[in-house]
Amino acid sequence: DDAASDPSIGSDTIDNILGQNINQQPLKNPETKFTPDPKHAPWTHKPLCAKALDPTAEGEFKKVRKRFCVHSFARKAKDAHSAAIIMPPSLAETTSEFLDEDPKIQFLNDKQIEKWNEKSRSYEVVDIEGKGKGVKATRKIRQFETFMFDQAAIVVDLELEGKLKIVSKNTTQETLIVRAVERMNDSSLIESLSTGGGGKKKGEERYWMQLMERNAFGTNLGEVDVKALFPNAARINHACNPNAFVMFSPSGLSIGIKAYRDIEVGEEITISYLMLGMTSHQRHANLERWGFKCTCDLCSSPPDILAASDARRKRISAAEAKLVSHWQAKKFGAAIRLAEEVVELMKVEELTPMLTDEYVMLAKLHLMAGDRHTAEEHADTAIEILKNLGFLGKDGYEDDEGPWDMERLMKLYGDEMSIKRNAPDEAAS
Ligand SMILES: C[S@@+](CC[C@H](N)C(=O)[O-])C[C@H]1O[C@@H](n2cnc3c(N)ncnc32)[C@H](O)[C@@H]1O
Repeated sequence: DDAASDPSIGSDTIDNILGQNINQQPLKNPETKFTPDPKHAPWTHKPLCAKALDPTAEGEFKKVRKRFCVHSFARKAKDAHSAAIIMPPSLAETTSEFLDEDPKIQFLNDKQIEKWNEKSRSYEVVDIEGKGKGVKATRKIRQFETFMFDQAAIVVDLELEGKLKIVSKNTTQETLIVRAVERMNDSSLIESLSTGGGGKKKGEERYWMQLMERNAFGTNLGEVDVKALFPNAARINHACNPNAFVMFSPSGLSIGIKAYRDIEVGEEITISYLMLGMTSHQRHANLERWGFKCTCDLCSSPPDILAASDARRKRISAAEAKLVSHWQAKKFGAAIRLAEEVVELMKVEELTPMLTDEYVMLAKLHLMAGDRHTAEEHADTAIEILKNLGFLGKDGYEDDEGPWDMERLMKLYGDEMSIKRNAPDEAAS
């Protein structure tokens, strides 16, 4: 695609601009604040580029270099923060038409938008003991309400963290992020984010990489896996049994934060940084990336209660493999009993989003066993949960394709048995 041989019209190689290792430089050098230039539209600045290659490539592929550029974007809406897309130019181009999408329109229906006004704001960022800052509810938030919106501020193509290595002189992924932040007219929003207690301090090597790691969500824009920083949502702390979750718009560039349950005034708003359903040991290991020891209600419950929760979670994941083998052996009765047990375990563990897949499974199993009536009941339960969580669109049941029923649900889930879980933030991989 964006091989080095491409003419790089309208872009600068970062080498040409940098004479030194800027990791050590303070940010906000006023000289690096360029005046937006319409000739680079839709971007505000000439894209800044670096070249990367795959060090494991063989033969002629060794020479293939891909260009990754910082594409800066100023959003039009008042109060909307600016964005930087660090991707190959052709991919960045495809995001530009969505960068100005109104996040509210992505998640609220017409009636809800009409009722929405700034007074609807339901949260504030405050200091939370032992966690740095966090977000608390300033009014009662109703179960399943979408109460917070955000737009991506920095998006980094994960190829840069995977197999590709930047080979442009004096340039690292860190450099690209620094440049991205510098070009924002509201860079303070990003600069004020936290790397956590004991995290790197400004000026330290890889400070900005750590800031991204501790604050950004892993997600995808179409086919491209990215890390995306949503600066307002980045203030929300983790809980293993959270009261809220993140939903992405179809473009991946907007998010809505939705409540799993009622949240009272003064209550801290939390999301899970992890896939749901992990045992305490897995959670502990996976949270290392964020540099804190989890003291959420679940992790700090008495040993016997924690052990019982872990046992249920182990049983739930073990059941997945067993269900597959029952299914393959056409042992539908055994599979149904197992799936019913899993449903009960998930209810105790409050793993609501995971329940939908289990009910879909039960619907399929009953269909296979020839009991259409029971299958439809389970399908209805799955649809109800999916609708409440907002996974069936803004209006729930009704849309252009008509009401949701079992047939449509089965199509959505594919004909194959899918054990794919609906964790809202596979985000925090
Ligand atoms: C995405 S930020 C959340 C907002 C952050 N507390 C702040 O002050 O901006 C992630 C960081 O918050 C802290 N954090 C998040 N959840 C926590 C929790 N349950 N307990 C302690 N610290 C937590 C950790 O330092 C983590 O690296």
